[in-house]
Order: sequence, then C-alpha cells, then structure tokens
Amino acid sequence: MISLGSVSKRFRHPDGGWFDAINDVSLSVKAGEVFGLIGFSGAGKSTLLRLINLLERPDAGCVLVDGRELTALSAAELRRARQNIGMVFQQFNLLANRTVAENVAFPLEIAGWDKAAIRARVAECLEVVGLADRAEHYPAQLSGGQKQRVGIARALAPRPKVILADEPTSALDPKTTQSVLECLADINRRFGVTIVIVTHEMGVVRAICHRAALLESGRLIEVMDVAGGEVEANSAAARELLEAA
Ligand SMILES: Nc1ncnc2c1ncn2[C@@H]1O[C@H](COP(=O)(O)OP(=O)(O)OP(=O)(O)O)[C@@H](O)[C@H]1O
Repeated sequence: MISLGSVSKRFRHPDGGWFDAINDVSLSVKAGEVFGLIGFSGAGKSTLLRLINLLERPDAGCVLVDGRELTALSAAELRRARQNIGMVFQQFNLLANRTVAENVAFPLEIAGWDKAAIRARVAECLEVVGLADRAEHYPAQLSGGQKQRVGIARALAPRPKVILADEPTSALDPKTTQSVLECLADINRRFGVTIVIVTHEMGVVRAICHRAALLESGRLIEVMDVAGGEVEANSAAARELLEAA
C-alpha cells in the first residue's frame, strides 16, 4: 500500500548549514497493516510520516501510495490522491467554531460531496467512533479522548485507504490512550484501512501494531515484527526502548 524508496529529507539550520532529518530510508507497508514508526525524540518519525502524504517533499527518493507515485503527480493530482490518505494529529487540530458533525463534514465539503451524502457519512463515522450523541457539541465541550475520536472520524470520512496518525495518544492519559488505540484498531479490522502511527512508546506498538520501524537520527535501524503483543527486536536501540516501556 505504501512504499518509500530511498527517501531523504534535509532541513536548513538557523546557522545556515543543513540537517539530515531523514537519510536514505526505504520501507514498505502492506495493505491492511497497522505499522508503527518509533524512535526517540528527534529521530525523524513525524518527518517520515509527513513524507508519506508529501506534506514534506523528499529531496531524494520516491513515495508510492496505493500504486501511485505521489512524487510524480501534479499539484491537482496530488490533492485528489491525498483524499485517499487521512491524517490524525497529536493536538487534534479541530476547528473550534464548528460542531463535531461540521468538523467531520469538513473534508467531504472540500472534496465536493453533496449535502445528503455528507449528512449520512458524518452520522456513520460518528457512530463508528462512538460519538453519535455528540454531533451538535463544540470541541471545547469534549474531553481529550473525545476530541481525538472526532479527529479519527474526520480522517475516516472520505473513505481513505490509509490513515496517518502522528502521536495520536501523546496528549492523553493511559486509560484514554487505550480506548483511542482500540478505536483505531477497530477501524483497521472493520474497514481494512492501513494505518501508520508515530509513537515514542513501545506500549503503543504492542497494543495495535503488526510491525514497526525503528528510526534513529533519521536512519532506519530495523523493522520489528509484533506477535501476540510481543515486539521482536534485535538492535540495541530497540531493546533500550523496550526496557524504557
Ligand atoms: N520544518 C523543519 N525545519 C527545520 N528542522 C526540522 C523541521 N522539521 C523537523 N525538523 C528537525 O528534524 C528532526 C526530526 O524531527 P521530527 O519531528 O521528524 O522527529 P520526531 O522523531 O518526530 O521527534 P518528536 O518525537 O520529538 O516529535 C528534528 O531535529 C527537528 O528539529
């Protein structure tokens, strides 16, 4: 479903030099997989996630999603291709002056859906995340976990094949974290949506990932399998993260 071929991304330092945030990373994510990107702070996890939908454009390498080479598309084609890729953010990024239903409707309005189809799809997605009774509430009236469920419903609304989640539970307490991860796992199982999730916690990898890539200083260290809730890791960096968990 997702293939990154030798992608690299560098940023300019304030001192004028360059900083390699992602260095020659290749990896593939299978259709229907929940795939983690894990590593310590500054490892390049968020940058790599944003390279998948070209929110960051790689300086080198290619990005394929669902058989399309995003790096080769025109701006208009890329806008359409991105409708196939939902995104969930750490700080939820909800529109404060829109109700829950209006937030979920937002990407469908942008995509030009008609009003009746939007109404039906919003109701469906709020049902999936267990917030049907909050449709007319505003974000400020919700708990953190509920806000993130709205974020997930909004990402799911355009029927994407891929959802990218950037530290979706980092702002939440452990119990709420569990329920938000279950919500994502449920969406993966029921609709076969491929999910890539950035985290610095092995607990998150154990809870919902099928595999996870470990990043360090912008490089891919290893791709770990997760079997029966146990992470199979070989590198010293992975063992350090496992011990910290
Ligand atoms: N737009 C940018 N301009 C300059 N430097 C950037 C930019 N985005 C990221 N970086 C740098 O690239 C490196 C990787 O950042 P990134 O956010 O991808 O790491 P991360 O592993 O997600 O970290 P964290 O867990 O702290 O969010 C960091 O050193 C960061 O300061």
